[in-house]
Amino acid sequence: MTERRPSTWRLAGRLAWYRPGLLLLSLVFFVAASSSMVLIGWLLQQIFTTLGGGAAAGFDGLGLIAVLAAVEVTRIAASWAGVLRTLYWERLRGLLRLNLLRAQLASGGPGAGSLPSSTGEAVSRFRDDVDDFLYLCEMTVFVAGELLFAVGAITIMLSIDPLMTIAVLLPLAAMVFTTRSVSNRIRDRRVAYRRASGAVAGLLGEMFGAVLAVKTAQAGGGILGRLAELNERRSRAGLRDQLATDLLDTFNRLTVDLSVGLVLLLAVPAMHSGRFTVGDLALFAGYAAALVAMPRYVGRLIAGHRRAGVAVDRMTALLPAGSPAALVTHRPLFDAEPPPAPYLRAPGPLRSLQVRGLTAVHPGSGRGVHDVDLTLTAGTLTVITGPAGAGKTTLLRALLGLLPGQAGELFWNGEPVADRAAFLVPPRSAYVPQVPRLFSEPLRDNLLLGSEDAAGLDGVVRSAVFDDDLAAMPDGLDTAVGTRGVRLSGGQVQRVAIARALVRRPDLLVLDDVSSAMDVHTERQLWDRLLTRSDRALLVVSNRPATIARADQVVRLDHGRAHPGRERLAA
Ligand SMILES: Nc1ncnc2c1ncn2[C@@H]1O[C@H](COP(=O)(O)OP(=O)(O)OP(=O)(O)O)[C@@H](O)[C@H]1O
Repeated sequence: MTERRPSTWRLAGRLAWYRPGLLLLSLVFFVAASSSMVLIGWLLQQIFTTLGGGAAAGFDGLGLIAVLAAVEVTRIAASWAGVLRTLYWERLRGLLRLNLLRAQLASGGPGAGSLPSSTGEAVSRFRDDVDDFLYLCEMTVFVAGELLFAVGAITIMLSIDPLMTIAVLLPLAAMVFTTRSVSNRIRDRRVAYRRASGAVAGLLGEMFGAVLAVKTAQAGGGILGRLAELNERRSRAGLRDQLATDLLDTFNRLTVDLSVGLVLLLAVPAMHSGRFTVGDLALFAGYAAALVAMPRYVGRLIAGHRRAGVAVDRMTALLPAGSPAALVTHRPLFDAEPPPAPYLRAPGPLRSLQVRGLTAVHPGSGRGVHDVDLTLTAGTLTVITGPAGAGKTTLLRALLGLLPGQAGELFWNGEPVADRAAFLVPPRSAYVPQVPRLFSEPLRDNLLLGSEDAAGLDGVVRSAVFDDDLAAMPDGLDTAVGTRGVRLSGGQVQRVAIARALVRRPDLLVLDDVSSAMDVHTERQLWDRLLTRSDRALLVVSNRPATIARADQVVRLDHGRAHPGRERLAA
């Protein structure tokens, strides 16, 4: 049985309590603004009573007007306290996004298949669903202030004329009832709209990521057609979503007019009979004008609650291992301590790295690697080989902690490693994936990636067999590599990525099939230069005979199981 998720209200309450001080201050300002409205209505009544020759409560006409002006100024000042609210909401927004991001990082991110859909679609969840959920918190605090005003105003109105008060309130009650009954439809339309928006964002992201594939397959027309189709669906869904909210708003406005009309109708005979004064009418008109907005606010709150429920479900899908409560877990937005220095060298240079019983299975497919044992020694080359889909990449990523593994232990020089992802980083380890990505920045920045250690660049460029290429580039290290490195050949991108890894001077260099786009001569040079150091272990995925021939150890993977052995040639 699936666990029931905490209610949307509960989650919103937990989130709102993230900064209790700021929340209470916001509430104080809302209450100040709304109670000043009650005061303004009462002052209006007193002014009109005085003007009509009646006795007012202790002030003359001018005195009352001065008090009214003062209260109005206070009210305006209170509403300017919005700056404070912005501070508060930005913190809540930050916390939600931080929790989503942490969950994604912990589960291995998109590479581990932890997204429910495309990355573009996930970005829309980070942006729009976070805002939908925050809207509920914001609306709740706002409506709480308005409700306080309503209670004060209704109490005063009831003490003046109960019948007239009911005439004001009845249509408003009808509004709340109607809003409640259509709220399910509002939720469904919001779900449909978010889904349609996500599909457009997702396709756009994938289109940009696969521009070359689209061009070479001459599939531009087809893709654009699909985009137009999804866009059309989104605009229809958006229209329906907006229409539902707007119709409700219009109905609410009409009800408000009805309410004011009723008061006027009832006021005429009451004033004739003398039990209702001009001052009373001013008070009722003032309060009714403010009260009529109430049901609209309550309506928006109810609709907002529906939308927030959808947002919670969509955000929860980004928490592969977490419950919705993890969305609103309180934690500091900024780490108190600076992150540990990445270039810390401990606990001693690599002599050996042992992997015992490593098991990592992709939840989506049930495929992966099972019970793999491996020992890497400094100064040696270990090659992982095996057919497509055997689990080679999965093994590397699980070993480095980039995928959540189900079992397995790691020992660095015999010492157990508790947190692989945190431990196997430069300068202990560097990883070059199967399809390395470069930034649209000059070569130098791509190599350094923020490191200030530029002294050894010539050496690493040579080790990665990129020295001749670089010498042929008129701008040298200042060469712009184009968007994601498109101005370089596939083999050049691979070698730049290797050089980038070497800049970090890793003890363990992990390369996933990085010689696939190199000619035999370049590949041989690469191993010649990389294998000169006795203090570095190389772990390489490859099926190339030239690479396997250089290996000190070959591990053949088949259906996720390792078969160690010294193989000179790939099968
Ligand atoms: N994110 C994922 N979600 C679900 N299944 C996955 C995921 N990534 C890989 N797999 C599956 O796990 C198995 C191992 O994949 P892996 O990429 O490790 O194979 P490989 O040996 O590196 O293949 P290749 O030589 O083609 O790169 C495959 O069957 C693949 O379909």
